[in-house]
Amino acid sequence: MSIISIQGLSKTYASGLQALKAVDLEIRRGEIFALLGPNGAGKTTLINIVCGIVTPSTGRAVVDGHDIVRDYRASRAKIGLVPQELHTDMFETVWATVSFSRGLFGKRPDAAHLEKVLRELSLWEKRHDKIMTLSGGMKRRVLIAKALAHEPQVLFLDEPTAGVDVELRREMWALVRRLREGGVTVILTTHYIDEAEEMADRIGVIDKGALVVVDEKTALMRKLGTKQLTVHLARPLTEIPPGLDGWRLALNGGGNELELTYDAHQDATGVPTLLARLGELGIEYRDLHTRQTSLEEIFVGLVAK
Ligand SMILES: Nc1ncnc2c1ncn2[C@@H]1O[C@H](COP(=O)(O)OP(=O)(O)OP(=O)(O)O)[C@@H](O)[C@H]1O
Repeated sequence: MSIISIQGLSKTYASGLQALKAVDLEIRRGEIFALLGPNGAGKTTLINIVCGIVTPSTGRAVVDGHDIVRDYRASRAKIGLVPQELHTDMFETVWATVSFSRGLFGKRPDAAHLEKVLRELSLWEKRHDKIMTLSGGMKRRVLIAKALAHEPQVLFLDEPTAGVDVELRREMWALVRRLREGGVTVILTTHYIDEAEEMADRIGVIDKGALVVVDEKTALMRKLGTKQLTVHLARPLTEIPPGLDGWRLALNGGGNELELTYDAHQDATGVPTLLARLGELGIEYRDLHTRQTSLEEIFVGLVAK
């Protein structure tokens, strides 16, 4: 059952630029969904529409049963939004800013909930500190604490780990997993393919305002992924011999490596017959090496034009 249902959502800005083109997307309750796309693809526009910050030109979106336009307050209360940067609140204490965020959604004060959130984010000891005195990593955590203060069902994270160090990145990932275990649906945008590969249950790729693919991460990698076999030759070749027509081959490494691209999920991968054929042609090799296409290559293939 979907927690967010998006149908035919388009956005044309006043400038005439069409940032989103008839996007249909269902977000499942409890999943981690990664929205991948190059700069300017429309990721932030999509998030901002669902969060009620930008109005859609056409189409509709429903969050946990509440229409984002007609039923704005109820739908917005279901959502926590973690923006990329902290713009305000620098002179406030951590506790004051997080309490205020909860109040914005008309929720009654709940010190126990806020304590749980702050402890979860290792901010409890810092609750009386002014935000301006915190490190960059802690400021990021304050953004997450603010977004979680009103107990949202859905958390949007816009580029959660852009510019953070490796340690904080791992902490963020662990936190996102814990949130999911607690029943929160997480939607994150990222430029980092390895982040999507590591975190997401499903991946949506957006390019020039259109969703070009939405699938389970593992299915995406299985369907679109190919494998490469590199044959390290005993003696270099100057060209691919005519006797090897019909295989998807490339000659690399100054003629020392013959690379076969194949679909590892087909029964007839072509690997055994290629090796047999090399033997028939008297082409000797020293070593063999295979590798799987990464999500990065799949992504580049989808958005390259
Ligand atoms: N308020 C606006 N008025 C006009 N055009 C806008 C506005 N906001 C965004 N755009 C344009 O809409 C397109 C999509 O922008 P958006 O910020 O949604 O992309 P994005 O995928 O989030 O990019 P990034 O990864 O760089 O954050 C871009 O071409 C952008 O310049």
